[in-house]
Amino acid sequence: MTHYIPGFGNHVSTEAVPGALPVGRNSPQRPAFGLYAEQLSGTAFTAPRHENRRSWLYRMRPTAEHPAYVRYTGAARFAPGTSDAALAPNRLRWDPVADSAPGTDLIDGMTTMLANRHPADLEGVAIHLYAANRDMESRVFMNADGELLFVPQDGRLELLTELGRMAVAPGQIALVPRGVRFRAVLPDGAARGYSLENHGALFRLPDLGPIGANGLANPRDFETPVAWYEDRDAPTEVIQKFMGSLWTTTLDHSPLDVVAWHGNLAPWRYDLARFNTINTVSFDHPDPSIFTVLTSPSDVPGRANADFVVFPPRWMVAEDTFRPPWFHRNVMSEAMGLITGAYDAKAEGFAPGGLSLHNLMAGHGPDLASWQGASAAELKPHRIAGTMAFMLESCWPYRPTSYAIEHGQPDYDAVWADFPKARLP
Ligand SMILES: O=C(O)Cc1cc(O)ccc1O
Ligand SMILES: [Fe+2]
Repeated sequence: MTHYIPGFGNHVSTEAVPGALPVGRNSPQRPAFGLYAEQLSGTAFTAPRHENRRSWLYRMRPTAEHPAYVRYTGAARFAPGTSDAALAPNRLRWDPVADSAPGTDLIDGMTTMLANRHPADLEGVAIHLYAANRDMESRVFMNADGELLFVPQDGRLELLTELGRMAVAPGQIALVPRGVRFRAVLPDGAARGYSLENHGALFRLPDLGPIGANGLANPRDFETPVAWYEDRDAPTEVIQKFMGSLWTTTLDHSPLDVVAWHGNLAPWRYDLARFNTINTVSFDHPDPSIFTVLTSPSDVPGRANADFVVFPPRWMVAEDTFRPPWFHRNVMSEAMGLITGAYDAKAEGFAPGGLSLHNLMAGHGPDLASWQGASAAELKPHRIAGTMAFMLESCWPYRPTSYAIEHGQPDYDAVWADFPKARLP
């Protein structure tokens, strides 16, 4: 049983071996037991205090001790880059990716679908789908290109990170900060889901404005694992994603050897069932920003580099209202996934594990069947149950990878065909 520390962005102190964590200083002349002190930054040294995120790690060997990285040639569909060709304004949708070949771990089982900035810009996001059926045993992964938000859709993940172990089931999400090495084991033998990569400002909880001091995702429901380490002197491959390419090197030991750490840059998990959903009790369908779990701001106030938004089970009670999402054209770009159930704007074709893309100014909204149903429905209080969709909304238009372009559903536009014309008096 792993233990977790509740709270978002807290300053945590944790040690797996009593006495491993220095008291009163970060870098003593001789850390306990011959451990090595290492600072891991998530923000610039000079970031304002309320933004500043870093942790101090006390490890059995320094990270600096490693051979040169060479290009990794596995994981052909992971981080291939997107083309510079003209980006079509078309709406796109994808079925879940096919099962991976037996023996595929989380890293080799990644398929990058969408990306919208180069990692070197330190802005933008990428969306990967994973389908894995093998534990990472003697290798670990590290993403220098951004933090990774895991959204399991089928099968649990156990993420063994440098800073502790997290069990993550579908319905929960988990974040691994930029640079933190980890390996994933699959308690159910196989796992599928989404991995959302954020190159930009670190995900944080949104401001609540007039909602007040409580609501949406509450900080106490985020859980950070306590320190944990493995003392393993055996060859361990480190695969690193750096500036959009994959690289590999091999150590003679596991780098998951952090015995103690303190700081406020740390992995966490969160159960989406804890999301305090707020919605209208009068009329109209509010903007989906009421469902924001996490936001990564851009340099423009109010315009997110990325918002992670969920569409949870909820009561729909609005009077004289078309209750599902309205027709709209958005200056932001919308990528959506589905964890379970059905999404109220799409009657068919948007399956759990699937993905859709509506880039900026693409007209979209309810498909014909959802529009017909909601236009005719009796407006009793109605509970939307057993569903969890999510959106990664970004100010940067998404580019599909060539795999994504080749594997889209053939005629997504048809879901908006044949709407009856309005009849004027
Ligand atoms: O397009 C979508 O399905 C996502 C979405 C949902 C909603 O409730 C309002 C706007 C919006 O973009
Ligand atoms: Fe939308």
